[in-house]
Amino acid sequence: MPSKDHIFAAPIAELGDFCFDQKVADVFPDMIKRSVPGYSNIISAIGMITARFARPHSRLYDLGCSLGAATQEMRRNLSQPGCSIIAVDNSAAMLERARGHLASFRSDTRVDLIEADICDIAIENASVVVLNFTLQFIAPERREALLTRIYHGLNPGGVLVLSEKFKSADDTVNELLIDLHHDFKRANGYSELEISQKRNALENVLRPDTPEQHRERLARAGFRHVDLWFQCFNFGSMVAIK
Ligand SMILES: C[S@@+](CC[C@H](N)C(=O)[O-])C[C@H]1O[C@@H](n2cnc3c(N)ncnc32)[C@H](O)[C@@H]1O
Ligand SMILES: O=C(O)C(=O)C[C@]1(C(=O)O)C=C[C@@H](O)C=C1
Repeated sequence: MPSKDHIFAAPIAELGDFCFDQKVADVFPDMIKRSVPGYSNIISAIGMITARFARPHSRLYDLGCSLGAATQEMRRNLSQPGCSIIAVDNSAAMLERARGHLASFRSDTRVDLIEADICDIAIENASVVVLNFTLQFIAPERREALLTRIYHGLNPGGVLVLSEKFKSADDTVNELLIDLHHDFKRANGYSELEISQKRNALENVLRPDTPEQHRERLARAGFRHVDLWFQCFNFGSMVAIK
Protein backbone atom coordinates (compact mmCIF):
# COMPACT_ATOMS: atom_id res chain seq x y z
CA MET A 1 0.00 0.00 0.00
CA PRO A 2 1.47 3.43 -0.90
CA SER A 3 1.81 5.79 2.10
CA LYS A 4 -0.80 8.47 2.66
CA ASP A 5 0.11 12.11 2.03
CA HIS A 6 0.13 14.10 5.30
CA ILE A 7 2.92 16.49 4.23
CA PHE A 8 0.92 19.70 4.76
CA ALA A 9 -1.39 18.39 7.53
CA ALA A 10 0.31 20.18 10.46
CA PRO A 11 1.17 23.90 10.49
CA ILE A 12 4.62 24.47 8.94
CA ALA A 13 6.44 27.52 10.38
CA GLU A 14 8.74 28.09 7.42
CA LEU A 15 6.86 26.75 4.47
CA GLY A 16 9.38 27.29 1.64
CA ASP A 17 8.87 26.23 -1.97
CA PHE A 18 7.37 22.86 -2.90
CA CYS A 19 10.02 20.43 -4.16
CA PHE A 20 10.12 16.80 -5.26
CA ASP A 21 12.21 15.52 -2.35
CA GLN A 22 12.23 12.18 -0.52
CA LYS A 23 9.13 13.08 1.55
CA VAL A 24 7.11 13.82 -1.60
CA ALA A 25 8.46 10.76 -3.44
CA ASP A 26 7.39 8.54 -0.51
CA VAL A 27 3.71 9.58 -0.78
CA PHE A 28 3.55 10.58 -4.46
CA PRO A 29 1.01 8.01 -5.78
CA ASP A 30 -1.48 9.02 -3.04
CA MET A 31 -0.71 12.75 -3.45
CA ILE A 32 -1.18 12.90 -7.20
CA LYS A 33 -4.31 10.72 -7.20
CA ARG A 34 -5.99 12.92 -4.54
CA SER A 35 -4.73 16.21 -6.07
CA VAL A 36 -5.12 15.93 -9.85
CA PRO A 37 -8.66 15.39 -11.16
CA GLY A 38 -8.59 12.87 -14.01
CA TYR A 39 -5.02 11.68 -13.31
CA SER A 40 -5.76 7.96 -13.72
CA ASN A 41 -7.81 8.58 -16.90
CA ILE A 42 -4.90 10.53 -18.35
CA ILE A 43 -2.44 7.73 -17.51
CA SER A 44 -4.74 5.17 -19.22
CA ALA A 45 -5.08 7.42 -22.28
CA ILE A 46 -1.27 7.76 -22.51
CA GLY A 47 -1.27 3.97 -22.93
CA MET A 48 -3.88 4.16 -25.70
CA ILE A 49 -2.04 6.99 -27.47
CA THR A 50 1.21 5.00 -27.23
CA ALA A 51 -0.46 1.98 -28.85
CA ARG A 52 -1.48 4.19 -31.79
CA PHE A 53 1.61 6.34 -32.27
CA ALA A 54 4.61 4.18 -31.34
CA ARG A 55 6.60 3.17 -34.43
CA PRO A 56 9.07 0.29 -34.81
CA HIS A 57 12.65 1.09 -33.75
CA SER A 58 11.77 4.51 -32.32
CA ARG A 59 12.19 6.07 -28.89
CA LEU A 60 9.51 7.07 -26.42
CA TYR A 61 10.22 9.78 -23.85
CA ASP A 62 8.61 10.33 -20.44
CA LEU A 63 9.89 13.76 -19.35
CA GLY A 64 9.48 14.43 -15.61
CA CYS A 65 8.63 10.77 -15.05
CA SER A 66 8.39 10.85 -11.20
CA LEU A 67 7.72 7.24 -10.18
CA GLY A 68 7.23 6.09 -13.77
CA ALA A 69 3.43 5.74 -13.86
CA ALA A 70 3.24 6.95 -17.47
CA THR A 71 6.39 4.99 -18.41
CA GLN A 72 4.81 1.78 -17.15
CA GLU A 73 1.56 2.45 -19.05
CA MET A 74 3.52 3.22 -22.24
CA ARG A 75 5.57 0.02 -21.82
CA ARG A 76 2.43 -2.07 -21.19
CA ASN A 77 0.82 -0.80 -24.41
CA LEU A 78 3.86 -1.02 -26.63
CA SER A 79 3.73 -3.79 -29.25
CA GLN A 80 6.18 -2.43 -31.85
CA PRO A 81 9.62 -4.05 -32.15
CA GLY A 82 12.87 -2.34 -31.29
CA CYS A 83 11.46 0.51 -29.17
CA SER A 84 12.96 1.86 -25.98
CA ILE A 85 11.67 4.30 -23.38
CA ILE A 86 13.75 7.14 -21.96
CA ALA A 87 12.34 8.31 -18.63
CA VAL A 88 13.90 11.48 -17.22
CA ASP A 89 13.59 13.29 -13.91
CA ASN A 90 15.90 15.60 -11.95
CA SER A 91 14.79 14.26 -8.55
CA ALA A 92 17.06 11.45 -7.32
CA ALA A 93 14.41 10.42 -4.77
CA MET A 94 11.78 10.03 -7.48
CA LEU A 95 14.12 8.05 -9.75
CA GLU A 96 15.16 5.66 -7.00
CA ARG A 97 11.51 4.79 -6.38
CA ALA A 98 10.78 4.66 -10.12
CA ARG A 99 13.51 2.04 -10.52
CA GLY A 100 11.90 -0.19 -7.87
CA HIS A 101 8.40 0.36 -9.26
CA LEU A 102 9.34 -0.49 -12.85
CA ALA A 103 11.34 -3.54 -11.74
CA SER A 104 8.19 -5.00 -10.19
CA PHE A 105 6.67 -5.55 -13.67
CA ARG A 106 7.89 -8.02 -16.26
CA SER A 107 8.72 -6.47 -19.63
CA ASP A 108 11.12 -6.93 -22.54
CA THR A 109 11.10 -3.21 -23.37
CA ARG A 110 14.27 -1.39 -22.44
CA VAL A 111 13.74 1.60 -20.10
CA ASP A 112 16.60 4.05 -19.48
CA LEU A 113 16.01 6.04 -16.30
CA ILE A 114 18.04 9.23 -16.51
CA GLU A 115 18.66 11.78 -13.78
CA ALA A 116 18.85 15.08 -15.67
CA ASP A 117 17.18 18.38 -16.38
CA ILE A 118 14.75 17.69 -19.24
CA CYS A 119 15.95 20.94 -20.86
CA ASP A 120 19.43 19.42 -21.27
CA ILE A 121 18.76 15.99 -22.80
CA ALA A 122 18.90 15.04 -26.48
CA ILE A 123 15.57 14.06 -28.03
CA GLU A 124 15.99 11.92 -31.14
CA ASN A 125 14.05 9.47 -33.30
CA ALA A 126 10.94 9.94 -31.09
CA SER A 127 7.46 8.63 -31.88
CA VAL A 128 5.87 9.52 -28.51
CA VAL A 129 6.88 12.24 -26.01
CA VAL A 130 5.02 12.69 -22.72
CA LEU A 131 5.12 15.79 -20.51
CA ASN A 132 2.60 14.74 -17.84
CA PHE A 133 2.31 17.69 -15.42
CA THR A 134 5.97 18.65 -15.87
CA LEU A 135 6.12 21.70 -18.18
CA GLN A 136 4.33 23.74 -15.50
CA PHE A 137 7.44 23.40 -13.28
CA ILE A 138 9.88 24.60 -15.98
CA ALA A 139 10.77 28.30 -15.85
CA PRO A 140 8.37 30.04 -18.28
CA GLU A 141 11.21 31.51 -20.36
CA ARG A 142 12.63 27.98 -20.99
CA ARG A 143 9.35 26.36 -22.09
CA GLU A 144 9.35 27.29 -25.77
CA ALA A 145 12.93 26.11 -26.38
CA LEU A 146 12.08 22.75 -24.78
CA LEU A 147 8.97 22.32 -26.96
CA THR A 148 10.97 23.29 -30.05
CA ARG A 149 13.57 20.62 -29.24
CA ILE A 150 10.77 18.07 -28.74
CA TYR A 151 9.26 19.05 -32.11
CA HIS A 152 12.61 18.56 -33.87
CA GLY A 153 13.24 15.25 -32.04
CA LEU A 154 9.89 13.78 -33.12
CA ASN A 155 9.64 11.82 -36.34
CA PRO A 156 6.90 12.95 -38.77
CA GLY A 157 3.55 11.71 -37.41
CA GLY A 158 4.92 11.56 -33.85
CA VAL A 159 2.92 12.83 -30.88
CA LEU A 160 3.48 14.97 -27.80
CA VAL A 161 1.07 14.48 -24.88
CA LEU A 162 1.12 17.63 -22.74
CA SER A 163 -0.84 17.51 -19.47
CA GLU A 164 -0.93 20.63 -17.31
CA LYS A 165 -2.65 22.59 -14.58
CA PHE A 166 -4.24 25.47 -16.49
CA LYS A 167 -5.27 28.95 -15.60
CA SER A 168 -8.28 30.46 -17.34
CA ALA A 169 -8.00 33.77 -19.20
CA ASP A 170 -11.37 34.74 -17.68
CA ASP A 171 -10.92 35.75 -14.00
CA THR A 172 -14.40 34.62 -12.95
CA VAL A 173 -14.02 31.20 -14.57
CA ASN A 174 -10.47 30.94 -13.22
CA GLU A 175 -11.72 31.42 -9.66
CA LEU A 176 -14.52 28.90 -10.21
CA LEU A 177 -12.12 26.23 -11.54
CA ILE A 178 -9.73 26.77 -8.61
CA ASP A 179 -12.66 26.51 -6.15
CA LEU A 180 -13.89 23.31 -7.82
CA HIS A 181 -10.36 21.88 -7.64
CA HIS A 182 -10.30 22.66 -3.92
CA ASP A 183 -13.72 20.96 -3.54
CA PHE A 184 -12.17 17.92 -5.27
CA LYS A 185 -9.32 17.96 -2.72
CA ARG A 186 -11.77 18.31 0.22
CA ALA A 187 -13.79 15.37 -1.14
CA ASN A 188 -10.52 13.39 -1.18
CA GLY A 189 -9.90 14.10 2.51
CA TYR A 190 -7.55 17.09 2.43
CA SER A 191 -8.14 19.70 5.18
CA GLU A 192 -8.34 23.47 4.67
CA LEU A 193 -4.83 23.76 6.18
CA GLU A 194 -3.41 21.14 3.80
CA ILE A 195 -5.02 22.87 0.82
CA SER A 196 -3.82 26.36 1.75
CA GLN A 197 -0.27 25.40 2.78
CA LYS A 198 0.24 23.39 -0.42
CA ARG A 199 -1.19 26.24 -2.49
CA ASN A 200 1.31 28.67 -0.94
CA ALA A 201 4.22 26.24 -1.34
CA LEU A 202 3.39 25.77 -5.05
CA GLU A 203 2.88 29.46 -5.80
CA ASN A 204 6.44 30.25 -6.94
CA VAL A 205 7.21 26.92 -8.56
CA LEU A 206 4.09 25.82 -10.48
CA ARG A 207 3.28 28.59 -12.92
CA PRO A 208 0.26 27.64 -15.04
CA ASP A 209 -0.51 28.96 -18.53
CA THR A 210 -3.88 29.26 -20.24
CA PRO A 211 -4.81 26.65 -22.88
CA GLU A 212 -4.51 29.49 -25.43
CA GLN A 213 -0.92 30.23 -24.36
CA HIS A 214 -0.11 26.53 -24.75
CA ARG A 215 -1.64 26.41 -28.23
CA GLU A 216 0.27 29.50 -29.35
CA ARG A 217 3.56 28.24 -27.92
CA LEU A 218 3.11 24.80 -29.49
CA ALA A 219 2.41 26.47 -32.85
CA ARG A 220 5.58 28.59 -32.52
CA ALA A 221 7.50 25.38 -31.74
CA GLY A 222 6.32 23.99 -35.09
CA PHE A 223 3.27 21.87 -34.25
CA ARG A 224 0.40 22.24 -36.74
CA HIS A 225 -2.08 19.76 -35.22
CA VAL A 226 -2.92 20.69 -31.62
CA ASP A 227 -5.99 20.23 -29.45
CA LEU A 228 -7.21 19.61 -25.94
CA TRP A 229 -8.43 16.02 -25.55
CA PHE A 230 -9.28 16.14 -21.80
CA GLN A 231 -10.13 18.74 -19.17
CA CYS A 232 -11.49 18.48 -15.64
CA PHE A 233 -11.63 21.78 -13.73
CA ASN A 234 -8.24 23.48 -14.09
CA PHE A 235 -6.38 20.31 -15.14
CA GLY A 236 -6.18 19.02 -18.67
CA SER A 237 -4.22 17.33 -21.39
CA MET A 238 -3.41 18.26 -24.98
CA VAL A 239 -2.07 16.36 -27.98
CA ALA A 240 0.30 17.92 -30.49
CA ILE A 241 1.12 15.91 -33.61
CA LYS A 242 4.08 16.58 -35.93
C1 LIG B 1 3.93 16.40 -11.16
S1 LIG B 1 5.35 15.48 -11.34
C2 LIG B 1 5.06 14.51 -12.82
C3 LIG B 1 4.16 13.33 -12.65
C4 LIG B 1 4.48 12.18 -13.59
N1 LIG B 1 4.78 12.63 -14.94
C5 LIG B 1 3.34 11.19 -13.59
O1 LIG B 1 2.69 11.05 -14.63
O2 LIG B 1 3.10 10.56 -12.55
C6 LIG B 1 6.59 16.56 -11.96
C7 LIG B 1 7.94 15.87 -12.06
O3 LIG B 1 8.79 16.67 -12.87
C8 LIG B 1 10.09 16.64 -12.32
N2 LIG B 1 10.78 17.84 -12.81
C9 LIG B 1 10.49 19.13 -12.57
N3 LIG B 1 11.34 19.94 -13.23
C10 LIG B 1 12.19 19.13 -13.91
C11 LIG B 1 13.31 19.36 -14.78
N4 LIG B 1 13.70 20.60 -15.09
N5 LIG B 1 13.95 18.28 -15.30
C12 LIG B 1 13.57 17.03 -14.98
N6 LIG B 1 12.51 16.74 -14.19
C13 LIG B 1 11.84 17.78 -13.65
C14 LIG B 1 9.88 16.61 -10.83
O4 LIG B 1 11.01 16.11 -10.14
C15 LIG B 1 8.66 15.70 -10.72
O5 LIG B 1 9.02 14.35 -10.52
O1 LIG C 1 -2.03 19.94 -5.57
C1 LIG C 1 -2.09 20.80 -6.42
O2 LIG C 1 -2.69 21.86 -6.26
C2 LIG C 1 -1.48 20.59 -7.72
O3 LIG C 1 -1.27 21.49 -8.46
C3 LIG C 1 -1.17 19.21 -8.07
C4 LIG C 1 0.22 18.84 -8.45
C5 LIG C 1 0.53 19.01 -9.93
O4 LIG C 1 -0.29 19.47 -10.71
O5 LIG C 1 1.63 18.71 -10.31
C6 LIG C 1 1.26 19.57 -7.72
C7 LIG C 1 2.26 18.94 -7.09
C8 LIG C 1 2.33 17.49 -6.94
O6 LIG C 1 3.32 17.01 -7.72
C9 LIG C 1 1.16 16.79 -7.44
C10 LIG C 1 0.22 17.41 -8.14
